[in-house]
This record gives sequence, C-alpha cells and structure tokens, in this order.
Amino acid sequence: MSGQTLTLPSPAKLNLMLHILGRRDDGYHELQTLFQFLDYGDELTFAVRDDGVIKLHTEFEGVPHDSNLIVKAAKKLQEQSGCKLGIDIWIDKILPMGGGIGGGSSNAATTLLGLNHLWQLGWDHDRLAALGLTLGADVPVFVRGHAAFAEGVGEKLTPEYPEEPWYVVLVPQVSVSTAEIFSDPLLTRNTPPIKVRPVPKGNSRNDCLPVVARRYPEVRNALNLLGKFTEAKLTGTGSCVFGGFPSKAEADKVSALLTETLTGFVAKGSNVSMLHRKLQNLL
Ligand SMILES: C[C@](O)(CO)[C@H](O)COP(=O)(O)OP(=O)(O)OC[C@H]1O[C@@H](n2ccc(N)nc2=O)[C@H](O)[C@@H]1O
Ligand SMILES: Nc1ncnc2c1ncn2[C@@H]1O[C@H](COP(=O)(O)OP(=O)(O)OP(=O)(O)O)[C@@H](O)[C@H]1O
Repeated sequence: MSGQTLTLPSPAKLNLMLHILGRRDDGYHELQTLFQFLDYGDELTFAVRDDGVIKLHTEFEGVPHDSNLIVKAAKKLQEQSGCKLGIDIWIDKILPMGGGIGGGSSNAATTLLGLNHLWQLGWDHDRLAALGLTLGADVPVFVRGHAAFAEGVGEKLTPEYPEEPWYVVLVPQVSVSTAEIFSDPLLTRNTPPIKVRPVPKGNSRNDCLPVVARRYPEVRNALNLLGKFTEAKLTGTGSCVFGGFPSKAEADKVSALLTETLTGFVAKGSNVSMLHRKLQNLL
C-alpha cells in the first residue's frame, strides 16, 4: 500500500444566508445558515507511507506545520482509527485564507475522506463528520458533500437544493478573524429562527455583514461595486463578497470589469461537492 497516491479537490463554500439566533453558554453562537459549494478550490495530493509519519510538504505562510488543519485532521484520524500507516501531503492552494469560503475546513474534510479511502478505514460519513466537528464548525458539511441548511453551530445539517447560478466572488485583500466578528458587541444575535423548509425567499441576509462592513472598508467597497450589478452578499464572516448570475457569460462580463481593480474569480454553484463527485468516480 506504501506509495499509493491520490489527488482530490477541496472546494470552497458560500453561506447563501446566515442568521444568528443567540449565544450559548460556551460563547459559541447558534446559527441558521445555508451552505452551497463552489466548483472552485484547492487540490490535495496524498501518498501513503508505511512508517506512520504524517508530513505536509507545502509550506503555509503564518501557519506552523502542526497547526495546519490538514495535519490536525490526519493526526486525529490516525489516532482514533489506530492506523499504523502515515501520509505525505502536498496542496495546491488557491483559496484565500480568512475569506469566509471555508478553505481550512474544506482542506480538513478532503484529508479525512482521502485518508479514509487510502488507509481503507471504512468509516462512514457520520463518524468522519463527528471527528471533523472537533476541528471546526464548517468541516461536517464538507465531509457530507451536499448543500445544506445548517443549525446549531453548523453541525445539524439538512440537505437543500438551492439554484446553482454562476457566481462572481470578490476577494478583498483583508483577512477577517471569525472570533473577532462573533465577539463584536454590535452583532445582531436575536434573529428569530426560520421554521419552514426550504428557506423562504427574502431570508438571504447575513447577520455578520453590518459589523464586517463597518470594520473593513475594503469589504464595504467590494459590496458597493458588485452591488451595482446584482445583490451583493457576504459569505460567513467575510472577507469574500459574492453575487449570482444566470450564465457564465454574464458572470465573466461583470468579473472582467471588477477585477481591473479588485481580486476575484468566477465559479459555478454546486449542490454536490466536486470532492464527492470525484470520490464517486473512484468507487
Ligand atoms: C461563520 C461560519 O463560517 C459559517 O459557515 C462558521 O460558523 C465559522 O466556522 P469556523 O471558521 O470553522 O469557526 P471556528 O474555528 O469553529 O470558530 C472560530 C471562533 O468564532 C466564534 N464562533 C464560531 C462559530 C460559531 N457558531 N459561533 C462563534 O462564536 C468562536 O469565538 C470561535 O472561537
Ligand atoms: N489548511 C488550511 N487552510 C487555510 N487555513 C488554515 C489551514 N490550516 C489552518 N488554517 C488557519 O485557519 C484560518 C482560517 O482559514 P480559512 O481559510 O478556513 O478561513 P475562512 O475561509 O474564513 O473559514 P470559515 O469560512 O470557516 O470562517 C487561517 O487564517 C489559518 O490561520
């Protein structure tokens, strides 16, 4: 088995809406959010080693090896499964960090699913998602791989089927700290829960937006510029801003205009993660 390799995608996510219902005793916030994937993301390559060593070969600026969510995910899975094998990992990183598009959580989920396959552990998605939740609130949705309405801190997932438009995603050159936004005294924390599914139209608000826009002029600017063409929204706690278009041609046209001064990309929304589409083809 040593030397066996596998390359897998690690897609981004968007929060199509995000409501904050309240704060729990442990400081975490109760949310309702709608997750959808993008056909756009990083790519991880894994090669099995027989000596038990876990090694990420790609360096991340500002993230020490053992703090990387890829390494943390691999170590937890190895510990909890008792697997004696190790892994070499490389990543082609294109997702911005701290952008609210879930890059770190997605990388962790791709690692869990990739190693489950290569190490032949036979864990089901429930077990992998439970382990994933200990790494971050957004990991379970990436493990399950279907667009979903999420409740709790993001772990209670119900599959959803939103439209799959083409998105223009703008990437303001600032990294937003999720903890900082959730601790802002001005954050709205009392939105009443939505009780019907699918999420009724008119509920596309992100409760984090006013606080993020107030603190980060770069995000405000991106919202204003994209807002000239379509409803411009914030994903997660930002910094990324997105808007949907019915065709790739329209998204490309707007992106070409805006990316003269801002960084951004165009990607298709997808209710089935490209990671799961690839894994399906392997089986
Ligand atoms: C905002 C979202 O991106 C929506 O998808 C996620 O809920 C954030 O998930 P994440 O980046 O994985 O966040 P974590 O690493 O779990 O949490 C970072 C910090 O944000 C705060 N936090 C996060 C999630 C949550 N539901 N309530 C919180 O109060 C906590 O202070 C926490 O210490
Ligand atoms: N593999 C990884 N990829 C990206 N960030 C990582 C990784 N491992 C650890 N991190 C740390 O996690 C932080 C958040 O990264 P991430 O890209 O997931 O942010 P995000 O897109 O804002 O996430 P979310 O949408 O879940 O809030 C980074 O600033 C970095 O310090």
